[in-house]
Amino acid sequence: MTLLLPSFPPVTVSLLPFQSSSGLPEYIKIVEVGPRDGLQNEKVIVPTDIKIELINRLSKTGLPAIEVTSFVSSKWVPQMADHKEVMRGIERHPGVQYPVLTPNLQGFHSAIAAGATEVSVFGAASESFSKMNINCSIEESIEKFEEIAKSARNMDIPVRGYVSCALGCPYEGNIIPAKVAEVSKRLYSMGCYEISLGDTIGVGTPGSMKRMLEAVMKEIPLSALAVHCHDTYGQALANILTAIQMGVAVVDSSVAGLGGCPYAKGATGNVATEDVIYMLNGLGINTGVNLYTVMETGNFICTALNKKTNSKVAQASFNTGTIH
Ligand SMILES: CC(C)(COP(=O)([O-])OP(=O)([O-])OC[C@H]1O[C@@H](n2cnc3c(N)ncnc32)[C@H](O)[C@@H]1OP(=O)([O-])[O-])[C@@H](O)C(=O)NCCC(=O)NCCSC(=O)C[C@@](C)(O)CC(=O)[O-]
Repeated sequence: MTLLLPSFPPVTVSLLPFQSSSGLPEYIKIVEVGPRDGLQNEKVIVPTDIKIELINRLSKTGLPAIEVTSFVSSKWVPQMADHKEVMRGIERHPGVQYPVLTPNLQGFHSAIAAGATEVSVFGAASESFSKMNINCSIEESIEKFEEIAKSARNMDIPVRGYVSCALGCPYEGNIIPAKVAEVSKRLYSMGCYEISLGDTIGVGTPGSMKRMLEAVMKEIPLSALAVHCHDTYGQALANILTAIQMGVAVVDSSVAGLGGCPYAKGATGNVATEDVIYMLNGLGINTGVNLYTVMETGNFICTALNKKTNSKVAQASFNTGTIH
């Protein structure tokens, strides 16, 4: 973007995150969502001490942000009913952010009382999904988020904003990029420091990701955007690569590719953190995260859940006994 400042020569203000000569960001921040987005969808209630151990292990991998839990109704998402105990039980590492999801003021106040120092509001670009997920329209959700943003501002609590269904909705199908841009702008305008664009059901392709980002980037600085890709159609890494080629420098992912959304039937887990790090390592992009310790953590949670990892990198490494 070029800003013309009066009585000075034209000054180009770069709103791009710091880029290398390849045109890709030099550093990508990974936001680990496994303990929340991953575990919220498990059929069997995961014991609280396993959740705490998972987060404590993730904290030692170099990840800069770990989404801990959700302060939502336990009638809606029983898997997150132990939010207070998890929030209070984890060891916090300096320099690591520990955001939690809060849909309304009630959730916000419980989160703060349990020691949360960062929250995320979660809206959608689809009316039907908003109704199914948080039982209100997009407009009503924005009013609730504004109340959270106001209280958070008074308490110096950073707020992140999600826009679900950015590339498609389980109830409405296609979602137009202009709607994603509109909801993103409203969240950004109320003070969300970052907008995470969710391909909730993993139907996006590099083509739809590009069109959606082009629309959103007209409204919001690139440095305030993140992508959150589920891998239902096997497109997540390609979609993330498209986003980082466009300058996005924050990527959400889930250890072992755990997860899905309880209100998006059939959606599989997020892209695996291991697979994102492997790709970024190969591109020479710094994440500060140790792939090996993330794989060990993935192994820990998969053993505890008695399931196979969804990370292709972890599968290949365990099968061949090597990491490339
Ligand atoms: C939002 C509500 C609470 C509205 O639910 P509601 O029923 O409309 O709420 P209400 O205000 O009418 O209150 C009804 C009851 O809920 C309680 N309640 C009210 N608020 C809270 C709260 N914050 N925490 C705990 N309890 C709460 C409230 O106290 C009351 O309890 P009762 O008197 O019946 O015993 C409900 O719809 C809900 O909890 N939904 C869960 C949504 C959710 O967690 N979805 C999954 C996460 S979103 C996602 O995965 C997508 C994302 C973020 O990953 C990005 C992507 O992939 O796209």
